[in-house]
Amino acid sequence: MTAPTPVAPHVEPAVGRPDVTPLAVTKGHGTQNDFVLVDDRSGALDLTPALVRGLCDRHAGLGADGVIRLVATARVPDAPDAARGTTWFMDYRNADGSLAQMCGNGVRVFARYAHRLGLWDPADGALAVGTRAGVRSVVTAPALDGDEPWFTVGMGAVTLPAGPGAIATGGDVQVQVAGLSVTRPGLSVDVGNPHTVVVLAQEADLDRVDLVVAPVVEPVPADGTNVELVVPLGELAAADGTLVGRVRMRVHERGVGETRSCGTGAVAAAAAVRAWGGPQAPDVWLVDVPGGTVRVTLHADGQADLAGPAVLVADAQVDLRALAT
Ligand SMILES: N[C@@H](CCC[C@H](N)C(=O)O)C(=O)O
Repeated sequence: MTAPTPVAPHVEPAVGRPDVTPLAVTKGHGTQNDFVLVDDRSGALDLTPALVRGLCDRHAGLGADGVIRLVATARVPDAPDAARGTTWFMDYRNADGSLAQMCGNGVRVFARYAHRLGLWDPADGALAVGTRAGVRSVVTAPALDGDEPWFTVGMGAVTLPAGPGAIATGGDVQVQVAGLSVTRPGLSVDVGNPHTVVVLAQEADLDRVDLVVAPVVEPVPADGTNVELVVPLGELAAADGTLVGRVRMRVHERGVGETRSCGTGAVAAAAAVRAWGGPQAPDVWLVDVPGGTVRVTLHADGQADLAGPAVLVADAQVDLRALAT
């Protein structure tokens, strides 16, 4: 008996149909914090919250934690004055369609995308990226391990609550996390976007928490917050003698839910753990997240660098009519 000839499913091609203009996108990620990238240099795309939600939908769309629109800064009417000197702007949206000021993993992926598009050559120097939190500069960096290139981002100023009180008591807010029996103190950290860092003593606690449920922060932050749960893992001296700290982190992102990494969150976590550790604490931190490891360097002037990989996975043409919007 011969096997039946397989019948190919009927797939209506969007590309080439005169009534549909497909949207060309690229999928990428930084330590598995994943994004849909759109090349909209001219600023022609109307990136509505519904379109963002449709693209990020993991069942009816491409699936992502957020959308990154690469657009000429001159074409962004609401770009902050601080970003006006840049050529390219990272218009970042969370998966729920909301705007976010910054995305640390996203900036690295943006830089790799700009390189792929021929808009940036690392040999010419740093790429200055306009964001809603100001300018972020990106250079290539040696990888911690593996074959993927790394990128280092100048993340700007990291701001902790003023005065020693909040740090001495563990935090300036209280955080209730599903899976933990008691409310914990959390430290508010601004990395251009808002974060609340909670330290846990044991990795078992970190494994136990349910971050599908948004942690409850009191008092409620006016603009919401990303919440990072961290467990310090210790310190060791690198080959060059630098003291390097290591923390494990999970994160619940504002406008998304639990993600496998958050670059600004890693910076916030490192800054909080160093503040809790006192003057002897390291300036360099490896932050282990479910999607990999990033490196944070905290400078004496309050600025921070974030280094990590950036991966472009696929190019696609999206039939906008098929999205659940
Ligand atoms: N994943 C990003 C942060 C994205 C924005 C965040 N959800 C917010 O609303 O502030 C990162 O890598 O920093």
